[in-house]
Amino acid sequence: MVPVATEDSHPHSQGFARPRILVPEKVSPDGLAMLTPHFDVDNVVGLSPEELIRKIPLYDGLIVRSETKVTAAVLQAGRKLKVVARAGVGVDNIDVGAATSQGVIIVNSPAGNIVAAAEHTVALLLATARNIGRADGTIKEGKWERSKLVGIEVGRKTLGIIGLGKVGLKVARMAKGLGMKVIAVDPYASADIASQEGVELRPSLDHILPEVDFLTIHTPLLATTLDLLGEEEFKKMKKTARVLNVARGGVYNEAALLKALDEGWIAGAGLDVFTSEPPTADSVAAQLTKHPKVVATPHLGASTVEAQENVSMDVCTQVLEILRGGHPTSAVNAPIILAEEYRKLQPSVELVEKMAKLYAQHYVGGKGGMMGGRKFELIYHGDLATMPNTKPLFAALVKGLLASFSTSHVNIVNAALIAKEKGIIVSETYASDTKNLLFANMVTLRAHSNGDDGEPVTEQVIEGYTSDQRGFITKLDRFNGTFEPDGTLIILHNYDQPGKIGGVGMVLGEHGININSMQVASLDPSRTESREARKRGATADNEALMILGVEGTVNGQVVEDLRRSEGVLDVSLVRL
Ligand SMILES: NC(=O)c1ccc[n+]([C@@H]2O[C@H](COP(=O)([O-])OP(=O)(O)OC[C@H]3O[C@@H](n4cnc5c(N)ncnc54)[C@H](O)[C@@H]3O)[C@@H](O)[C@H]2O)c1
Ligand SMILES: O=C(O)[C@H](O)COP(=O)(O)O
Repeated sequence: MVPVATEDSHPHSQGFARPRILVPEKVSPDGLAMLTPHFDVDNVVGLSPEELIRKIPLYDGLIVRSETKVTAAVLQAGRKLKVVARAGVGVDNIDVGAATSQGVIIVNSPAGNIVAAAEHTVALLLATARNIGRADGTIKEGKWERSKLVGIEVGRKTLGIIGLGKVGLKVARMAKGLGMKVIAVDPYASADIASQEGVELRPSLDHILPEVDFLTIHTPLLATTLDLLGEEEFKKMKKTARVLNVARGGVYNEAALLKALDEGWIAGAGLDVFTSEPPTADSVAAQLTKHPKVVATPHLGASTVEAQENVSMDVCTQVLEILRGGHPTSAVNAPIILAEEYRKLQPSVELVEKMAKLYAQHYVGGKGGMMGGRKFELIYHGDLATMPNTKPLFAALVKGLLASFSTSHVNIVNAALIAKEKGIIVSETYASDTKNLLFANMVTLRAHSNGDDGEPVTEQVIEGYTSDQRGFITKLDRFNGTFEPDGTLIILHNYDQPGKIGGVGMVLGEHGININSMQVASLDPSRTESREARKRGATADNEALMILGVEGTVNGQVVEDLRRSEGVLDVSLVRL
């Protein structure tokens, strides 16, 4: 146990120069032992948020797990902080934005506890299959209730995995070892890797929910995964199905999960994570932990000797590096662009990131498509084609494509590695068409997928440019029209006919949504009208895109109501 220091007694109060590191949670001593020869390490567990804010001004480094909330207030109080290290994967307990604006580097251990989390998932899978929780509880109460505890076998049963990333893939392998059939949903997963693991990738939740005997989720907690499963989804499952959560509380809507268990829509749940940890007394999370159909553990997914040694060694190595002026290996918020290139490249970096986010939400998320296996081409025109270093643009593309699906923190150091991990193939082309360019800094993003004959097919094109530090989109697939990729956009593929705008405005008005910008993009004359438009008798000259910048809450019902509007072919919601 590292001795606890207090402000007045610590040798530092006499002005020693040794940097100080605060460790307010249980972190394996193996890693800390690397630091104590060089720094003063104070392992002080159980600090309240107020005590942490009082102590942090003395420290150069902070090492946490998931319990410590590293808020903007903590960071502002930590005037000397150079690094906050997360001894684990998830950084949702850290205000990364505040740290970045304060120049504090955040590092984590992206892979140190993956095996532990996967094994804990399988432990909960078997525990829910064989009623281990209730069996242990009743026998400890002196009961012997075998007939009430008959379980099911997992062999030949179907496991559904939402999120086939590092943990999800490990769980798939273990489940295959148990003789299970494994199906998965992950817009990002590489189809090749999935098939190598004997996992069947499906396009959406609806394609797995009615079929699974067990469902496990291994996604980060993001705006796109919060409440990913609610009452509607649970009602689509078998009444004998069990659900597991060793990812983050909140990906299953907890109130809906409680109702599903009470109503018998599903048979059980194995839960390791909750929206409040520890669950507050009156919370739904607390009711779930007490539910007879639930096997619950207190966020133990990474709590093994081996995993804690891994993550501790991983982050302490990085803390040592950073406090010695070196570079970390897993920086969560390292810059995507180096200071000296900032002014010249930043507008284009922002534009490319937004083009990528627009692509991911308009062409993948919005249509339940698959991202894995697509090939992307970034074409630089004008001044960009003469830039000595376009790495920040490549990194911005990868970051934008991933933003809606993962907490992987992309920067110029790790962009190529993360792209490879996610099966994102990117080629960069430097166009020489400087002569007839309308704008100095133009970028074209092309997405290709393999046609039936195996030849690459250009599926989608997005084009944009920057001017006066602002970015503009000028082409979205087959349509030409200029708009700024900012805020919340509703993109309607429609027939450009009288009354169209009024009809859309009425639907949005009924939902209390304000339109603050509108752009109509017309079909590029060089392109043919879409198949669905031809089927409905449209001609090229009346097929259009309406791009609306809106304010207000745009939920699934709004999108559905717009989709049902006369003359609307499709609708996508994009948040940039
Ligand atoms: N309980 C624990 O102690 C514990 C331990 C380790 C990790 N975790 C948590 O597990 C989660 C997964 O960790 P990881 O390292 O495997 O992350 P990862 O980034 O490697 O994988 C996440 C996967 O989810 C996919 N995904 C994102 N949004 C999706 C959606 N809407 N539908 C389907 N798939 C989607 C991504 O494409 C990605 O493949 C993280 O939240 C992490 O914090 C918990
Ligand atoms: O995101 C993670 O790494 C896990 O949730 C582990 O969290 P812990 O370090 O608090 O066990």
